[in-house]
Amino acid sequence: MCTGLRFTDPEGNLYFGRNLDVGIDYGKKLIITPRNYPLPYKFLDDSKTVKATIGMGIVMDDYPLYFDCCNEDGLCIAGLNFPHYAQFSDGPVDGKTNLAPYELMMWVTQEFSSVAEVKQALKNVNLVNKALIDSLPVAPLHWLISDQHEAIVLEQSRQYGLRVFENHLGVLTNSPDFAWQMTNLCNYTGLTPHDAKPQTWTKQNIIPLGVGTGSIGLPGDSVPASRFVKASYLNANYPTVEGETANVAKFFNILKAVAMVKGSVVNVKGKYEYTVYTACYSAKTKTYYYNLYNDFNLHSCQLTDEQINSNKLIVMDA
Ligand SMILES: C[C@H](CCC(=O)NCCS(=O)(=O)O)[C@H]1CC[C@H]2[C@@H]3[C@H](O)C[C@@H]4C[C@H](O)CC[C@]4(C)[C@H]3C[C@H](O)[C@]12C
Repeated sequence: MCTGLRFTDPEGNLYFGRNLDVGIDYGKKLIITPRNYPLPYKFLDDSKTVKATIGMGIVMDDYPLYFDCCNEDGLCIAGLNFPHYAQFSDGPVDGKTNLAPYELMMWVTQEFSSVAEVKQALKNVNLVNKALIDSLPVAPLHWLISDQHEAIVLEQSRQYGLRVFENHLGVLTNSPDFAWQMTNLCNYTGLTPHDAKPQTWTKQNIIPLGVGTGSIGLPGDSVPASRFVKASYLNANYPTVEGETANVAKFFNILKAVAMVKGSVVNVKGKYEYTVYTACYSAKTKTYYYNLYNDFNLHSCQLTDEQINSNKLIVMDA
């Protein structure tokens, strides 16, 4: 399971990140791709990076395979599992901008500075079923893409092809598709942070006892639909707060509420699903914050001018 999240503070600064929930640790690293790094593409001409990018991922064949990342202009993208739905074409399609799914993150962060630009370019994109190396599986993902102004979801499925959704909630989880999650959300319009009202049923007075009666029915289980509703409800109702410390705390507090605790879910491989890390990028200070399942210290890495202008990948143990 995974949950992606974004919101802005009262000044419009973006906070973006995710829970990465899996049964194994992929050996994640904190990776900074500087400007001027030579990037091999499968379907586009090789090029040098132009925007420094920071995020979590692994490096393979000198290629940064990000799980989530943000560029120096504050454009961010996270990949979340989209099993049973994600489908990519067998080969490139003539006349399209063909990309392998693993290339999407670098294409977005290198070519663009805003979601508006990405939306325009996505009109001609086709995702091709190709991994970086043939021995790697192609991850069946969909993506949350955001800047300080807006967020979108990108999905490519057998039934609908490539679709882009406006995402006003700032939340993404897993399957089924985003349109389904939005319809399902309509079942929860009764939820309110305020206490339920007293009622009289067949002459019997019933009064709400204690706090939280307005949100009875807020899901607490781990399926993607439940995490989608819960994270959306919390993101919508969490008060706006001032300053980086309080906004980063807000981010981690919301994601903590949909995090996976070992033992609650055993996946098909017999492994405990757990929140391997939680990350939040602050676009204002260009800082990537994260904590780990067994380490609640708040780690952070701020993009420096030196890193931005280096020409080597900077790979740090997370
Ligand atoms: C498993 C991760 C997503 C976690 C998630 O959404 N879990 C939900 C489970 S469920 O739906 O609810 O069942 C995804 C996110 C990013 C993925 C990785 C990135 O795409 C980078 C490479 C891409 C390669 O093709 C495969 C390995 C890989 C290193 C991917 C492994 C794995 O699929 C990752 C780590």
